[in-house]
Amino acid sequence: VTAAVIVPILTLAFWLYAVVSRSSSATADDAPVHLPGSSLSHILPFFHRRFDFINSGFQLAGQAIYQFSLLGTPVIVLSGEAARRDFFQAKDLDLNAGFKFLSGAIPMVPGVTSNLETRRIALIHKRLVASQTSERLQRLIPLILEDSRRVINTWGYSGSLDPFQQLPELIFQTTVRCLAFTELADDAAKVQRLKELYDTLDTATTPATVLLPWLPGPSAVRRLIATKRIYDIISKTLDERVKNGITRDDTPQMLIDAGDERLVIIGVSLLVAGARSTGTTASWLITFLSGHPQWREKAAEEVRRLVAEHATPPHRPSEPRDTSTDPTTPQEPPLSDHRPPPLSELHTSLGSVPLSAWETDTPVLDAMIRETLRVAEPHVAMRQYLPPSHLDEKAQLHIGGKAVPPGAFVMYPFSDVHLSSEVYKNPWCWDPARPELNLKAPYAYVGMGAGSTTCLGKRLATLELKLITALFVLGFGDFRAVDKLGAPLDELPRPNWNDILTCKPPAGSCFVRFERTVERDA
Ligand code: HEM
Repeated sequence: VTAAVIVPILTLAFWLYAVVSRSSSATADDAPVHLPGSSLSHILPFFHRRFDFINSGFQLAGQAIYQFSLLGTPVIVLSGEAARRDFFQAKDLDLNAGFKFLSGAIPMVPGVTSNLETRRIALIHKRLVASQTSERLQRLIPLILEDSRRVINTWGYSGSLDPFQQLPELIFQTTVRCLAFTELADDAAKVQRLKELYDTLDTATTPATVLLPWLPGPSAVRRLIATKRIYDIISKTLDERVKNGITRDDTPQMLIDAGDERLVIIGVSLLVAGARSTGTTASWLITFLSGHPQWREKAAEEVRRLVAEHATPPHRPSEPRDTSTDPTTPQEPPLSDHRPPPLSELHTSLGSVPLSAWETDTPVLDAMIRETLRVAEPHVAMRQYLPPSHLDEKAQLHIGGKAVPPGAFVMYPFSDVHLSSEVYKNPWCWDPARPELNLKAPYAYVGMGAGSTTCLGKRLATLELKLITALFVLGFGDFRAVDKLGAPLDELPRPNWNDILTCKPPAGSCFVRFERTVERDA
């Protein structure tokens, strides 16, 4: 008992000492300015009000680049065009080391993921890319639509939904379908259980669990238990598949077939965790559409056209008929007059639109997704500068004219460019038609990453978002942003960039009232 009390106290004392006595080494001219105030209370907002912390840091420092200290390690925060360009082009900035130290939001199991080597991460990434070939994505389209139809059916014919809860649930289901075991995706109860466990990981991530991951506080214990349960569910599914000699057409099977069986458990858990941002984007995209009926109609028109031009009969709503021989044959009504088919038929007709059309012939959906990522993706890119050991010890990286010492962490908040009023006029306004979206300025848009680090799940995430949006705009005659009493909202809530994982507005501040265009499916 004594040790259980003394060890954490000593650790905390040591940590406080390290924080307070931040490196006071001689400051070179090109070193970033230190943020005044490095006590624990100054630094804590970095974890729970990151957007405010970063912005007030710029104000306090009075410079475009500053540094603060975490556990005695320098963390450099960047802003401005030059720093942005240098950051995205720099070599030897390690994303995984940065993410692991500063975020802690991925499941870590001692001895399993805690010391994930670069080599294993690279292999998981390679398999992720392989799981998104055109052929495979094409096969996933009907599966994503069928899962979505099943989930949407549980919402009923009309009512109100919480976009920040129900859309991530829907996306979680389709993500498990696309990246995890088919057996799991087919079991709604297990999908729900997994979702709860991943949510526990998110809520149990605290400053202590990030900075002192080995300290057995209550949050750390909750994280460990949740992580263990995630691994148990996945490893049991793997064991049963291998034991029964079953083969499925899914991502884990690709790892098994390639002889990477040991990677399956880690890979699947990391990929599912990594897909959280798709849920956040879906929540905001549908929320924005629910407050911008003109864009909802533009999206609906585009999807109707897509179906008319690319879907296979008999679900082609405006298939041209040969009326030349019979002048009495009524003319097809214009596309916009077509009543969409029931959800069951709608998902079949959307499912017969080929992948190439979804990927290359949807400019309106593309602009809406891009604009949603610009305004509602609270990402802060994090890296650690790890130069190869053969480099001169004194070798330093310069970003935006400031020196970055080896071992330092570097952060680039996406808000610096995406919410800059110099780059985007009226930056908080969601406007997919804004001309700045075609900006040629370096890295003016980084929503799916930039430079050497771009999103490896981009094709899949974008496809999922388009399919779900298509189901919404054709499957619901109307959907509107309302308050908790069902009254229309005068103004949509603003994405909360301090909520670094989901960007959610205050709970209960926004719902989406919907009414299906068509009868409920069986
Ligand atoms: C709308 C959804 C998504 C968004 C907005 C998004 C955004 C991003 C961004 C901005 C980066 C670069 C991070 C940085 O530079 O710090 C990134 C990297 C990455 N994303 Fe996504 N992502 C999404 C969905 C997914 C999905 C579904 C997966 C698949 C599981 C995925 C896997 C990855 C991986 C593995 C990387 C790291 C790439 C590397 O290390 O080079 N993402 N993503």
